[in-house]
Amino acid sequence: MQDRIAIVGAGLIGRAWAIVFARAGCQVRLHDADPHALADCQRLLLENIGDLAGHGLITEAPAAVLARIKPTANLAETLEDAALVQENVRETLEAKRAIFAEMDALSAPDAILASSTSWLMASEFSEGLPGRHRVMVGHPVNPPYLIPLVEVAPAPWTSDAAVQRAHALYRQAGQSPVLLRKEITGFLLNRIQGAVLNEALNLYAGGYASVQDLDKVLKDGLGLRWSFMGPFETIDLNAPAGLLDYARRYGPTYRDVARGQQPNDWDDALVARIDAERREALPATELAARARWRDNRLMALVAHQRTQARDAD
Ligand SMILES: NC(=O)C1=CN([C@@H]2O[C@H](COP(=O)(O)OP(=O)(O)OC[C@H]3O[C@@H](n4cnc5c(N)ncnc54)[C@H](O)[C@@H]3O)[C@@H](O)[C@H]2O)C=CC1
Ligand SMILES: O=C(O)[C@@H](O)C(=O)[C@H](O)[C@@H](O)CO
Repeated sequence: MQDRIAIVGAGLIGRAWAIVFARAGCQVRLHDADPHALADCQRLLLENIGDLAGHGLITEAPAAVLARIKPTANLAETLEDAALVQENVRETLEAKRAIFAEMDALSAPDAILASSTSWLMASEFSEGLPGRHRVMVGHPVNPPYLIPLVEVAPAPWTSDAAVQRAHALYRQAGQSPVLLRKEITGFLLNRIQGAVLNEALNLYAGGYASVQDLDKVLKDGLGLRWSFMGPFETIDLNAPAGLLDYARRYGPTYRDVARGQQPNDWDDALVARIDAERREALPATELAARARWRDNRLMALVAHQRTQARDAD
């Protein structure tokens, strides 16, 4: 890829996006309003890029990939000639509205403006913009240099051409874009993730299982199948005659169980009890090291899946 990419917000996700596009060959400008965030990013980027190279997930020398990422404190310089601007500032509607107004005014008219927002809809932060036809959500999953899904969620006024252009850029960078046909808060992944978390909170609150055992249900159960199949393909293979057969066998029970499932308030006392069990398992001082352990486990999984895919070809 020869496109120039602008990354606005050099935090956890912005830095990860910079790796995605630099790995694909793009010249990347990485901007942050906080000088400390910019000062830290070279070290943090090299750590992640070095780990990826260690797993064979980057074929170039880490320094060559890092050289394509230019941190800059100047927003206008960041946006100059960018084909795609990927926004990653804090998750508030006010912050999104403010930064998109700046980006719309400063970027080239044909640049795609995409937000990494986890929950907000593009129509909430782009309505009044002159260039709103090129604004959308491009929601990644942490970390996007390992988990390729990108949820492309256009506003009603986003042009089809802009959506197709964004889809192509994400694909060329090695991502796996999906398209939201209609806007909805939280898009697809966080709503599904939220449904799972909601039931886990309710089961914990009801005293049915510990935090550790509820985590095992995904780690040693559902997550294994879901690491290479989705929920519909999974159930399609769980009954002799496929999904319809599965629905006939188990649909009524899922329906009855669903009737008993309630939203969870995520109240402070419940979350504090869950956090206490997590802190007993992992002191807060070890969170960063454990996140790096997570990334390395994901790298090994992704490397293995790529080897299997190559062997299958
Ligand atoms: N953390 C995660 O797992 C994921 C986060 N996201 C979304 O990505 C966005 C960023 O999240 P994180 O990277 O986790 O946050 P973060 O707090 O690590 O990084 C945000 C960065 O934006 C900078 N910033 C804030 N306002 C700015 C401005 N006006 N101009 C330039 N820089 C500014 C901050 O200095 C900070 O470095 C949020 O919308 C979040 O919902 C999406 C997927 C996953
Ligand atoms: O889990 C993820 O990586 C993404 O779905 C996110 O947007 C955030 O981390 C999310 O969980 C917080 O809302």
